[in-house]
Amino acid sequence: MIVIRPIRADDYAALYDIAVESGHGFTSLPVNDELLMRKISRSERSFQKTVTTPGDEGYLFVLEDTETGLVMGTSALEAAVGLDDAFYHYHLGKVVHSSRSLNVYKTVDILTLCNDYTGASELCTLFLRENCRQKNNGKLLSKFRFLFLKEFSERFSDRIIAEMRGVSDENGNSPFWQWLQEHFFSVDFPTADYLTGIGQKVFIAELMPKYPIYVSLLSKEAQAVIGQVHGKTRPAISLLQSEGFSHRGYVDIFDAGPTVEANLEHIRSARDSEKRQVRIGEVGKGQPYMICNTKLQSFRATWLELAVPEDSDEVVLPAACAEGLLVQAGDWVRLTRI
Ligand SMILES: CC(C)(COP(=O)(O)OP(=O)(O)OC[C@H]1O[C@@H](n2cnc3c(N)ncnc32)[C@H](O)[C@@H]1OP(=O)(O)O)[C@@H](O)C(=O)NCCC(=O)NCCSC(=O)CCC(=O)O
Repeated sequence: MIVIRPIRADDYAALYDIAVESGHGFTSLPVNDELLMRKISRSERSFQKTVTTPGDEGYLFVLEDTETGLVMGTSALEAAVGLDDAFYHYHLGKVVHSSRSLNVYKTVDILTLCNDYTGASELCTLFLRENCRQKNNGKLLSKFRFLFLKEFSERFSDRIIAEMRGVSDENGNSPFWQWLQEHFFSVDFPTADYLTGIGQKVFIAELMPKYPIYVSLLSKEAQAVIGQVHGKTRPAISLLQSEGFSHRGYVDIFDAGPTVEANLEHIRSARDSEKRQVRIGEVGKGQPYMICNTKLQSFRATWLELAVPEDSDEVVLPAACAEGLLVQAGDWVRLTRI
């Protein structure tokens, strides 16, 4: 059975392999032993913590094939970004240069450094190993987080964001960063990205251009990638767009990848999910659903085909599925169509 569960200390080797596989530009999983171990222990502490308002919690999950024990991928939620170090974006806006007397009217795009997403909750660290990218695995790994957000909403902000990986080549070079590097930094993109991933972000505040940048002054290559995602990240953004996420002009300060956002109440899988009580039995032909238990530390989620009658508060689960979800007859689960 395919199951989502909180990460544990003994997943370290798998997490390291995933950090290596995910490659350049995947900021949240740098190849660094100490940092990866810290990520696991921080997540374990977050699941144990009593929380009434979102703070410095980070919840890291893995997708596991329970028959083989293979960890197939990761995904995560940050409770609130930018509360103990600044969380930067560029916002793509417009200024108008106009002169009535000369009959000139020009709209110019500008990038302005900001901390507008401070306090938002963040979806991050979504990575499914290449040979596991089949059936509904990727969808489950991205979208079960909306069931978790809805079930434990007191632990998160109403505003949910995701920073999508921007354009870089196979050597990790980003055309946007190339321009910044030439004019403001002497650090290459993989190094800057790595330093951010391990939490050493002071250099951003020290060296980043503080005044708005006229987009037309950037190189053509840099202009072309503003708000564009990395080719490998198209499925990830497509999954979020299908849930109602949209791009409001905020881009990453390193690779100019788009940040997308949605309010929890408008996210399809959270909004349409419902709670039902478990009955164990045989399941007839049905539709694909994702389903989770309502436990925090023993959180489990999966997807399967279910027949879910409208006029009932119950859902019938096969015994093996109930076992995988750590639920028994009479327990509550949350589910929605996947
Ligand atoms: C994102 C996942 C997990 C998705 O898994 P799969 O590729 O198996 O998913 P899938 O079901 O085949 O595709 C998901 C949806 O994307 C569509 N799709 C596939 N390829 C596409 C393309 N080139 N352009 C546009 N849409 C595309 C599919 O039709 C499907 O939509 P329909 O259902 O409509 O048919 C994986 O691709 C992956 O690990 N990618 C590499 C890592 C990565 O870039 N991660 C994101 C970093 S950014 C991040 O982590 C923050 C964001 C976050 O955490 O969510």
